[in-house]
Amino acid sequence: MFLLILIGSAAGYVAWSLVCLEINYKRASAMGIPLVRIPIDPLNFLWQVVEPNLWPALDFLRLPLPASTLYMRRGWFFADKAESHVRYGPIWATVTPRGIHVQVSDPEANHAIFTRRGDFVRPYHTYQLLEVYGPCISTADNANWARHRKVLAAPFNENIMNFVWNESLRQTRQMIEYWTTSESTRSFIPSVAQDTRTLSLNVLAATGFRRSVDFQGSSSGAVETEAGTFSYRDALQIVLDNVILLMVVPPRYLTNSWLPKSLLRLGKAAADFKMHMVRMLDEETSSLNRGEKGAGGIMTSFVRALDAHNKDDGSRGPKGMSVEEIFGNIFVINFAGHDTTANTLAFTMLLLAAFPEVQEWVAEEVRVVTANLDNEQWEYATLFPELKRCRAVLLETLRLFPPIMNLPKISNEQPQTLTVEGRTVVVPPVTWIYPCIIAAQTNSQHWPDPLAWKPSRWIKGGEETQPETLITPAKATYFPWSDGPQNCPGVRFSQVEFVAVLACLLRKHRLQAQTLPGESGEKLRERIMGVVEDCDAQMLLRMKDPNRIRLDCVRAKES
Ligand code: HEM
Repeated sequence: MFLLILIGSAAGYVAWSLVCLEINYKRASAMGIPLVRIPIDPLNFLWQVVEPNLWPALDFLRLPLPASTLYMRRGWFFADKAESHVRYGPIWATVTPRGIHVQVSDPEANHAIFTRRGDFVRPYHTYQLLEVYGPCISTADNANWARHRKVLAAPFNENIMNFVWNESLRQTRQMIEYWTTSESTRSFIPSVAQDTRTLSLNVLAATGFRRSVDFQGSSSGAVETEAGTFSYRDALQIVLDNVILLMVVPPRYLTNSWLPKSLLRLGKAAADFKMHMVRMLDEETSSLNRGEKGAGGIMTSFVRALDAHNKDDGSRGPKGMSVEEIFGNIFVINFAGHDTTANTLAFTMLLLAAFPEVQEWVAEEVRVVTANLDNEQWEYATLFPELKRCRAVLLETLRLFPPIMNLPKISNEQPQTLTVEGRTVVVPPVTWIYPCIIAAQTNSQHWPDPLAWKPSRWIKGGEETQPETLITPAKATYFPWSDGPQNCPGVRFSQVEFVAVLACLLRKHRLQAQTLPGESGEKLRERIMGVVEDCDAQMLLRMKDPNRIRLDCVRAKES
């Protein structure tokens, strides 16, 4: 009987799904764009849980699945690049029983989507899981978003960039020291990707929240202090390493003594991180109350916002930021700023090892720009603008490996028009629409030889009379930091950090990949690229196992 009910329910669900699929297909047909039916919506929660383990099994069985099942895989954009957009055109849609997902790579349409943020709304309600410590910019509705953004954007100024630069140099020098002298890196660097994560976290902690620590290589782990608490940095590292779990299980449920040790450790780190935030807020508030300048940086901006919030009589909507919102935003800045930059650095380290000639090309610039300068003379204001090849490496890595590959939006309650190649498309109300970063950035119309990693494509000039300059891509053909008013506030931060790391590393050192017995240079490059291309996208795009390539950091011959 039970089995019958189960089979009946499943059959009913399938039938209902098919009806919904056809209703949505009819609705989508009105747009007059190519449509692809897929039977399960990628946003279906159960599917999201099952899917990562299902595909390896199906792939192993080599079942002849329809080509459209590609769009049911998480992170399909990476494997697809611009292929589907070449096949179907610059705007097309997948239709599922749950809804319509419009995919866009047309520059004009994408530009319109980014600028009309009231018409194409960020799906903030789907980001609620990010509220691990409180409401934040990513979960704010359209009415509250500008209030969050004003407070958050203010401290990302040139003073802070100077600090980012200096701290990134300090961390990189320590990382090189670890890579070249530590006992644990004698045969090879155990985990370059882990080390770039550490570096990026240390820069973020020091810059934003004035919690400066020395670099520690991947061979040493987080430790509790004598008082039994994790440091700010270690607590944050553990929290970010387990962020998916924390989004599903709130930290307060991770304190029961019957839980396994690993979960209790996570619960402790999550609680300690909150304690550090409370302490930072108290310290900063007291110092501002004493009439002092405060530590500067993001916390100072937050305390001023808290002051505005407390003085607000609520008559004209909320002002400033509440304590919960401050904690929520501290978390989200760390979340958004950490792995994005760290993953980009990790991709770059392997790509540089695959292309030693690019290392020499960048090193040539670094040598010229920093000639006769001691470490203390590496100044942000003079060096950063000159290190164009370093920036070109960042831009090219983000072109092919953007941490966020598409940017979901939802049309509001009204039908919205978009112009695509001179034709008007009417997007139905409340429809998912995705400006597709990776498709736009790998489209051969705008990017010749689009799949090749060639940092030099970003540089023009360089002849005797004309200094080298960076090219500006055509509008909305390149947007790894998003575009329009809701773009990434950390653009400059990540650029400054990246350029400092790369210049400091290549000034006197090179990365070398260890060859296998009998392996030629060409085969080694192919093997590295195999690892670089073997990615997943649980949260952000990242290599599945970068440690498969053994890297050494060696002194450059002419340094
Ligand atoms: C290579 C590095 C980075 C890339 C590629 C990147 C990319 C992005 C993208 C695409 C978005 C928009 C997401 C959306 O619309 O849903 C975003 C938002 C954001 N990023 Fe970044 N980011 C990077 C580094 C950083 C850094 C270093 C920070 C902070 C220190 C940061 C802080 C943020 C914040 C707070 C938001 C949310 C902004 C808002 O909602 O208005 N990002 N980032």
